[in-house]
This record gives sequence, C-alpha cells and structure tokens, in this order.
Amino acid sequence: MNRLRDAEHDSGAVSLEVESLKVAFGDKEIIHGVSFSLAAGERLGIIGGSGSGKTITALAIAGLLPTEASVSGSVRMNGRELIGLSDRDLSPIRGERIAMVFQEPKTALSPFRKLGKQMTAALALHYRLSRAERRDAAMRLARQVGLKDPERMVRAYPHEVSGGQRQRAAIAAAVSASPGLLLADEPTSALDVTVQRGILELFTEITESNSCSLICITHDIAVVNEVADRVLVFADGGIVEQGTVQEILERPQHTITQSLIAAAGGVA
Ligand SMILES: Nc1ncnc2c1ncn2[C@@H]1O[C@H](COP(=O)(O)OP(=O)(O)OP(=O)(O)O)[C@@H](O)[C@H]1O
Repeated sequence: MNRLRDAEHDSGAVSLEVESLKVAFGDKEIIHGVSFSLAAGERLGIIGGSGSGKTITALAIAGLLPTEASVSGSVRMNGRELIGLSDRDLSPIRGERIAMVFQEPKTALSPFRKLGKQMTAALALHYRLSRAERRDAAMRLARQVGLKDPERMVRAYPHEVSGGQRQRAAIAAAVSASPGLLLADEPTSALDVTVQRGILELFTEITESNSCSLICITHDIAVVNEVADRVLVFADGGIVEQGTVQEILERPQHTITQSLIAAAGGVA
C-alpha cells in the first residue's frame, strides 16, 4: 500500500487562472471570453440558467470538449498553460489532476462492474495493484465517502444500491487517484432532497481531507450556499456577476442572480 500512500502525498490542490476563454462550435460562439481564478483549495460555485455555458466552460477546463469545438484564451493550472498543448502532453496533466462528478452516477458507472472495481479503476490504471491491495483500497475509499456496510458495497453492482450510494461511489472513483481539482456538474440534481445534503457535506469533507479544489456547477443557489466559498453567475456564455456566496446572496445585482435566488425560495 505504500505506493498508494505516496500517490496521496503527491497530491495537492491546484490553482486555476482562466483568461478570455472562448469556445465555439463552427461559427457559433458559445462562451464569449470568460475570465476567473480559483485559488488552491478554494471551493467555487458556478450558477446560471439552462444553456448559460456552465458545462461547456467546465469541459473546456478539463480538456473534455468534443473535437468539433474550438477553444481560445488561456487556462493555466498551477501556472502552466494548458490551451494549445497537444493531447499527448495534456492528458497526463488533466487526466491525473482533474476529476469530474456528473449529475447521474448511473451514466458515470458501468452497470456491469462491481462498485469496488469501479472505485479503484483510476488507481489500477496508474499502479499495478495486487487483488488484496485493490480490495483494501476499495474498502478505504468506501469508508471515506461514508458508504455504510463497505464490505457489501464494494461487492454490489450499481443497480443494487440507492441513488445516493451510487453518487458516493462515483465520488470515491473520482477522488481515488487524489486529483487536485474536483469538477462536479449538478452532482445532486438527480437525488432526493433528503440525500442531497449528505452528498454536499461529503464534497466539503473530501476537498478538505484530500487537499483538493472544487468547482461545483449548479442551477440551485442553495447547493452553492452549502459547498462554495465564492460564486460565479453565468448567463448567455459569460460571467455576469461574481463574489463571495454571502455577497451574492445578500446583495444580488443581476436580474438572473435575483431570479435564481427566488427560484430557490429565497436564501437557503
Ligand atoms: N456539441 C455542441 N454543439 C453545439 N452547441 C452545443 C454543444 N454542446 C453544447 N452546446 C450549446 O452550448 C450552450 C451552453 O451549453 P451548456 O451545456 O454549457 O449549458 P449549461 O449552462 O451547462 O446548461 P444546463 O444547466 O442545461 O446543462 C447551449 O446553448 C448548448 O446548446
């Protein structure tokens, strides 16, 4: 297990500097020159209505845009420019340092593989693990993400557990190789309200214990209030407002922000 511990020590939250980021599909520009920064260890919320460009911005940072997209501007991770790097140079940087969690863990997890295998897939890719090492790692991850009865969980298939348990397993898979940045896109939208809070608390715990930065995309300002220090408000492919969560909740300037707060039933 020492190699796994080394991997953990090798970790560290990453910082981002995004400047004049533009994304276009053909001649249609979708993201119109977005600039923001993320300090190492910071938790940033990105809110905005449907189609405002939140997901495309996150995918551009993670280098996961479809090939037909064209990107310009600058994304520096820990000071290193990522835009313009070849796929070969980019994939180890982005692949190992950034992990994503999506809305529906059913799509992130294969229905045919046991959760323990899936939680440790990224680790197994980087390290030659014995069966016992991999099992230990799965149990450790299951405990870390608060999966009760980890023995059963690591042997279960996704359809045998609840939606909240699946999302915990997906989070375990995402953080297993100690990323420096976790990008979560609507991570609680598919879950019952009762399990949402537990998952949001898990994000806070995990970013602290793993020394990891967080970008959480959501249309729900109550989610931002739970997990983020600072928030960007997106509309029409650009940032219309940004500030600390408290500033945005107490003094929203833009009508979009005001309507997102109203939609959440006021300040959570
Ligand atoms: N592959 C694509 N080709 C062309 N346009 C695209 C493509 N993917 C996304 N878009 C467009 O980019 C815009 C921004 O989409 P994006 O998914 O970033 O919005 P979003 O803010 O995440 O919204 P939602 O909350 O609905 O997911 C939308 O108008 C969408 O139609």
